[in-house]
Amino acid sequence: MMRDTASLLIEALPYIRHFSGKTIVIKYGGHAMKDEALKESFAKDVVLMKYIGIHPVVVHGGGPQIGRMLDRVGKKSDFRAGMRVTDQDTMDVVEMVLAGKVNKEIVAFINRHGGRAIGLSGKDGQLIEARKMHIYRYQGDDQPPEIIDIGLVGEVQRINAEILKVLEQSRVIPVIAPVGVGTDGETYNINADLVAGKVASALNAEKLILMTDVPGVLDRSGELISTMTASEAADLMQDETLKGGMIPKVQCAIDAVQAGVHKVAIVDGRIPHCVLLELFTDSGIGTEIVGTRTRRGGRERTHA
Ligand SMILES: Nc1ncnc2c1ncn2[C@@H]1O[C@H](COP(=O)(O)OP(=O)(O)O)[C@@H](O)[C@H]1O
Ligand SMILES: CC(=O)N[C@@H](CCC(=O)OP(=O)(O)O)C(=O)O
Repeated sequence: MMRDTASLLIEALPYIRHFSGKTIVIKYGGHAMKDEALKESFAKDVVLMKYIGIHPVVVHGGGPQIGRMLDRVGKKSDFRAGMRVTDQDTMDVVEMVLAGKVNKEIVAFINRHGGRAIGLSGKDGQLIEARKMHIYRYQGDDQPPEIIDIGLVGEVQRINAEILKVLEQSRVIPVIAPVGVGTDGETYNINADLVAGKVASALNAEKLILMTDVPGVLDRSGELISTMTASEAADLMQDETLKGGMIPKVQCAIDAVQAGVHKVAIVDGRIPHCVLLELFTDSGIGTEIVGTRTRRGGRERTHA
């Protein structure tokens, strides 16, 4: 049923009060940047949040955009456990696409809709210190795990959040590209969900919203899981209900909740205004991951 504006506003007011003065980190995924109308609704959501006293911090992806540019230069995309295998040539393309094209496009969109966004990569202000990531493949109880080299893929070692804390007190909305810097100045390609999780933890964010291209986390029969605890999420990783890009996404949600982020939501970025719908409605949208379940079964949320 179509909701009228007044009833939506009445429902939103306690949430607006609750989130005011708090930090919300939003991971804006490459798939959710598909068309102009979606980009516009995202830009309006973050501008409105800042306007009413919430501190949005945007971390963006750009996997599909990187893939298209690699195609154009004749390079194949190859993923292991949701991570793009990244040699030096791929890294050059990743940095150009993420820190150059995608970052500036989002900044321009937000500013065109009345915001004051500033784009940063992990190199700006040494924001994201990274080191090489290794992934391991289980080979049976009696064998050591196989180490798989995925090149210049990084994991976050430290977020230097001072610059973000300064920006929180201003009109500025930070927009972060997930490119990290190593101790010797190496450039690392980092999964955007992982960066968003670490940024949310470093800022003690009230909520982390991960936008994606599915309704949320789906169970084995394809049904949406509307709420789960971090330990239930860990079980889904174990029993392989989660595959591909959903693995780092849920891992980052678990890590963030364990590091003190109050709630993490995985939402459908193809729905216009999904950020506001998640924040300001009783039912929310997508899958919410919490430390402990507050109410049995339902997705009802408390304001505290
Ligand atoms: N159990 C699951 N529930 C939902 N999506 C899943 C699940 N397992 C794997 N996926 C896949 O994870 C994808 C989301 O991860 P990813 O492609 O990295 O998203 P994004 O680029 O939006 O961050 C979905 O499109 C879906 O194909
Ligand atoms: C290591 C790794 O896989 N990095 C990602 C970074 C971009 C990203 O995460 O983009 P989405 O959120 O849109 O998928 C990549 O190269 O695609």
